[in-house]
Amino acid sequence: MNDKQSVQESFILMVSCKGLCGIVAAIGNFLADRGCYITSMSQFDDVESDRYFSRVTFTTSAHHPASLDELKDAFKATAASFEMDWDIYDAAERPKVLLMVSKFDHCLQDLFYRQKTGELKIDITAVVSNHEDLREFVESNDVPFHYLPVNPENKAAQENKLLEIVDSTKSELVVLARYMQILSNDLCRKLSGRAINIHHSFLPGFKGAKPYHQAFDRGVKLIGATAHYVTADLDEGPIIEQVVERVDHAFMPDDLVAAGRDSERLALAKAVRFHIERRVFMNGHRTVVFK
Ligand SMILES: Nc1nc2c(c(=O)[nH]1)N[C@@H](CN(C=O)c1ccc(C(=O)N[C@@H](CCC(=O)O)C(=O)O)cc1)CN2
Repeated sequence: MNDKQSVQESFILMVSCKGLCGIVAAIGNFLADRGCYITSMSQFDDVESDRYFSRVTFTTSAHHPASLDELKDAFKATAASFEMDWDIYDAAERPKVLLMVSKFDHCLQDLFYRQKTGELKIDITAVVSNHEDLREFVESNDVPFHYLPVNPENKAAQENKLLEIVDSTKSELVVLARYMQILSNDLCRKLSGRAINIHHSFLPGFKGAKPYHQAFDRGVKLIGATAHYVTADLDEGPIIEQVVERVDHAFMPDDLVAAGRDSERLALAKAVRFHIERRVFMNGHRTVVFK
């Protein structure tokens, strides 16, 4: 019997697999047999892809203490019986996140602020930039700043240096917080599912580096921002979060840029939070997000 009062640790189980009868019972029995208490359970059955997705948060108890490794080892058999893609995470862990930026600082500063206030429970391991503009801000926050200017001749070498920094800092997530260089196909493959970009338009909409000018020319009444996983197809990655804002005829391009900053900050911060709280599943070229 799990005594909720003597809670040990909190964990998050993520599961995706072919939709089959008995999945929920199998997960429930696995946890109950170990005296674990389910604190939340979200699930989605995608009939189109015949994929089942579930996020379960649970606690262990003092009567049945279990480490993350013990739980993962024990779950292997259940997972194999349903050919699950799965993982279990310690809910108290602070994921290591590397940030990338070019010149625009609003998203970067917002992430630093949310980390500082405790809203975003991450460790910012480093900032990589192709410009020096934000070195002072980053270093004033005691975070390493890596200046990696990119041109067609040195792009591959600079991307290798980026990967070395990702590996040496044990960063599990890379966030492109208005990083304005296109990552190569090879780098996108190596960062698949762990690189999030903020695109400064409401996709599908205005792709590329200057969406606000396109929005002005088109005379839109709504603008927005899209946070998505980075893929080799520019601005086509699976969408995690979008934010929109109403505008009108009086907005000039610079007004749209200014209005768009809020949407970008919010969309990116929410997408990063959803990812590190293990709420986002890849589902083909789409995502399932348990909010
Ligand atoms: N492989 C990918 N790399 C990047 C993506 C992506 O979706 N896949 N998103 C961009 C961010 N971005 C829009 O959100 C974007 C950035 C830059 C450009 C662009 O045309 N850049 C020019 C150079 C511009 C400059 O130096 O200021 C270029 O690279 O030739 C388009 C879209 C981040 N990377």
